[in-house]
Amino acid sequence: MSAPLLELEKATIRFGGLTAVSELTLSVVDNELVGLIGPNGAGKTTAFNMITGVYQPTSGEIRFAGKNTRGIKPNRLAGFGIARTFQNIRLFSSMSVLDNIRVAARLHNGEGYFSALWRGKAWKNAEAETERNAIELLEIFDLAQHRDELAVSLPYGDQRRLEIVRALATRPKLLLLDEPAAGMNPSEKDDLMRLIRFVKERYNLSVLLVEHDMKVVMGICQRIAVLEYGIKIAEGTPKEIQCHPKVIEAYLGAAAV
Ligand SMILES: Nc1ncnc2c1ncn2[C@@H]1O[C@H](COP(=O)(O)OP(=O)(O)OP(=O)(O)O)[C@@H](O)[C@H]1O
Repeated sequence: MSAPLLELEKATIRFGGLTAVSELTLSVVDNELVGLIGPNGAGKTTAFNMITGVYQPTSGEIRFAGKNTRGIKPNRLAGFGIARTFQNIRLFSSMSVLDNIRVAARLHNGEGYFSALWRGKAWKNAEAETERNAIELLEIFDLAQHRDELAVSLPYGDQRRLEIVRALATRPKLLLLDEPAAGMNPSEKDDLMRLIRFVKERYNLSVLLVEHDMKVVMGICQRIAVLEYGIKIAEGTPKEIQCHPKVIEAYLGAAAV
């Protein structure tokens, strides 16, 4: 097995008296798709917020590509290759679909004010590359025909997929997906599963997926970690997780047996 791209070692975060994530040890290797599941309030989004630098762990360590991320700001971590989507859609609603992607890619490229003003050859090359990349992603996600429409005018499922496209436009190594199937209908969910698998291979991504839909999680994850009250209670393959007594008791319920 290759060295982990992402490693959490006893990562803990406390908010006042509440330990939202407690001594979480978890790793994701190159090109691996790992699920992070658990009941509401278990600490999944908080774990994402620690990985992306939004929160600093109270104790423990998080490493990305072997480097301790402590104290590194979210925008710099994004530059190192960590991208995420959010539980609640956060598109620029008054921008077109294509502009949403362009903005994300430009921020990632670190385009400065003067280079944008000057618009030299390097700027033009980077711009053309951004455009090609954005259009390829829109085609993969079947959104190319909507490229000039306002993001807000897209149906809900398309907006969710656009969020993933926007994250991918930053050319990440690690993609964190926070409930990407929320609110999707069954055929959109099937499509989403196919797309996540496809882009993982196409761009050689590692993916950490938070998702409540068990069909999606069990269908695409290679490995799954389960949180309850901030504590990892189980980790294993989808098959192992489905029949893990602690997981059934805490989360999946009798229906899963
Ligand atoms: N900034 C904060 N300040 C105080 N408490 C917080 C903060 N962020 C999260 N929490 C608390 O940490 C716990 C874990 O929340 P978190 O949102 O990570 O859960 P989750 O597993 O993502 O839940 P869900 O599935 O409902 O999204 C909750 O009790 C939450 O209220």
